[in-house]
Amino acid sequence: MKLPIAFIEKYEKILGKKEFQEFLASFEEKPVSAYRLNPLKDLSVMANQDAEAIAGSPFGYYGKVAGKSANHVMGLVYSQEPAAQMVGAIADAKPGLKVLDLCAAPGGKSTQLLSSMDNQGLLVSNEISAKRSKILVENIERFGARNVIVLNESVENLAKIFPEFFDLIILDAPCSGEGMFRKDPSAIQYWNEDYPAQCSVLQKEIIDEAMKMLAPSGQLVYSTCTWSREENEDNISYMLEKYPNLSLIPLTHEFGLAEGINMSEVVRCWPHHFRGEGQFIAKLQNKTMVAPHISKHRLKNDKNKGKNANTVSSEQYKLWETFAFENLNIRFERQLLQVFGDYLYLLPAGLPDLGRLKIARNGLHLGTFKKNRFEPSFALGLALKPSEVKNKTEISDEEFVMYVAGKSFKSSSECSGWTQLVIANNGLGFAKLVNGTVKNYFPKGLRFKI
Ligand SMILES: C[S@@+](CC[C@H](N)C(=O)[O-])C[C@H]1O[C@@H](n2cnc3c(N)ncnc32)[C@H](O)[C@@H]1O
Repeated sequence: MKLPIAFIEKYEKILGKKEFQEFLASFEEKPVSAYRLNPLKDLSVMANQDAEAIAGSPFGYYGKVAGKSANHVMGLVYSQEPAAQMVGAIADAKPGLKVLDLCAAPGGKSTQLLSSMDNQGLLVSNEISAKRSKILVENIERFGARNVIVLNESVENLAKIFPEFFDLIILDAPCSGEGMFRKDPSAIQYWNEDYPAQCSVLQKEIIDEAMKMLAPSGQLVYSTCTWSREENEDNISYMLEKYPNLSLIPLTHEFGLAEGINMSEVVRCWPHHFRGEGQFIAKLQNKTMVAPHISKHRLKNDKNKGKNANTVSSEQYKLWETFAFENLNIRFERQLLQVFGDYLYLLPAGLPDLGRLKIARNGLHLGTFKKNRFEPSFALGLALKPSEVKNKTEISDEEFVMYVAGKSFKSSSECSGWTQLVIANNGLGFAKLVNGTVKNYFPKGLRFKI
C-alpha cells in the first residue's frame, strides 16, 4: 500500500524504528472483517455457527455477513470491524439511560448501544448529513429497537434543545481517518500533513457543544478512527483543561488495546497490536453531582401538555386500536403515540419537546392512516416479536427470495388479513393474506434480487 511520505515520517518518529516496521508491515495484511449479533432478536438460528468471538466485544465475532441474507435483512447481524466495536463496548450503555450518539451514521455505534439498552431508556441518534441520516434510519429500523429517535441536525441546534440532558454521550468524531487506510485506501487521497490539525479544530467545536448536553454525573466517550495525536490525546487535554469538572475514567489495556501517547487512561487500537483497524477511545466522567433540572426540558409526552398538531385524534386512535385489537398481543400507551401527516409513530418515553429540530425517524413508525383503515409499517413488522403478533406466516428460503424481490406467493393458510412474515422466530414485516396469496408489502426502495 502506498502511504504518504509525511505520514510515514510522522509515525516513524512517534513509534520508533523497530515498532514502526511492524506498523508498516500491518498495511500489507488484509483488513479484518467482523460483525455483531443483535440480542434484541431471536438468535437461535445463529447458535450452531462456530465463529470466533471478539474478546472485549459482547456479541462481536470475526467473519463476514452477507448483506442479502435473511439474517441481515431482519437485523440479526450488523457488519462492523473489531476496533470500532470497542467504542460501544467501552461506552457500555445501560437500560434506562438517556444516551446521545452525536455523529451516528451509518449506525455502528448506535446499534451497538441499543444492544445493551434492552429497549429501556432513550437513544437520540444524530447525523448532520441528510443523505447519511437515511442510511442510519434503515440500519436502526432493521435492528428493531423501540427506544430510539433519529435526528438530522447540527450539534449547535441539538445543544439548544438538550441542555445537561444526557447521561451518556458518544462523540465518534469526523476525523482524518488514518485508521481506515487499510480498509478503504481511497481515504489516503484526502490526507495531507495539515489535515489532522484541521480536523482537530472541528472536533473541538463539536466537543464544546457536546459538553453543553452532558448531564451532571454523566459520561462522555470520545473516539476517532485515526492515530494522530492532534485529534486524540491533544483533544482530551483540551477538554480536561477547559472543563475542570471532567476526569478521565481509566480504561484497561487488554485484548491488544494499547495506552495513549503520554496518556495511560485512554486506549488506542494499533493494527500491529490489535486484530482490527485503527481507533482511539477515551471515557470521561462529569464529576458535577447536582441533579439534572427536569423542569428545563418540556417533555414531549407530558400528560399536562395541551393538545398539539401531532396528537392522535379520536378517529385515528379508533382505527389504530381496531388494528391493534385484531392483530397484536401488545398495547402501547396512547400518550406515546403521535401523528405526522398520516403517519403514526410510537415515541420513546422521556423525550423533550424537539422544537424545530429536523427529525429523520420519529421513534418507531407504526403505520399509516388510509381512508377508514390503518396499514401497519414494515418497521413495525420488523420490530415486533412474533409472540406479540396474532397471525404469523413462516416462510421458506425460496419464499424469502421471492418476497424481497417484490413478488407475491401462494400460501396454504386459509386466513385473510394482516400476517407477520416470520423466519426462525424473527419478523420480516407485515404482509396481507388474500384468498390464499401472500401480497407483497416489502418496501419498494429496499427490494433486491438474489
Ligand atoms: C466517524 S463517522 C461516524 C461513524 C458512526 N458513529 C458509526 O459508528 O457508524 C463521523 C460522522 O460525523 C459526521 N460529521 C461530519 N461533520 C460533522 C459536524 N460538523 N458535526 C457533526 N457531525 C459531523 C459525518 O457525517 C459522519 O457521519
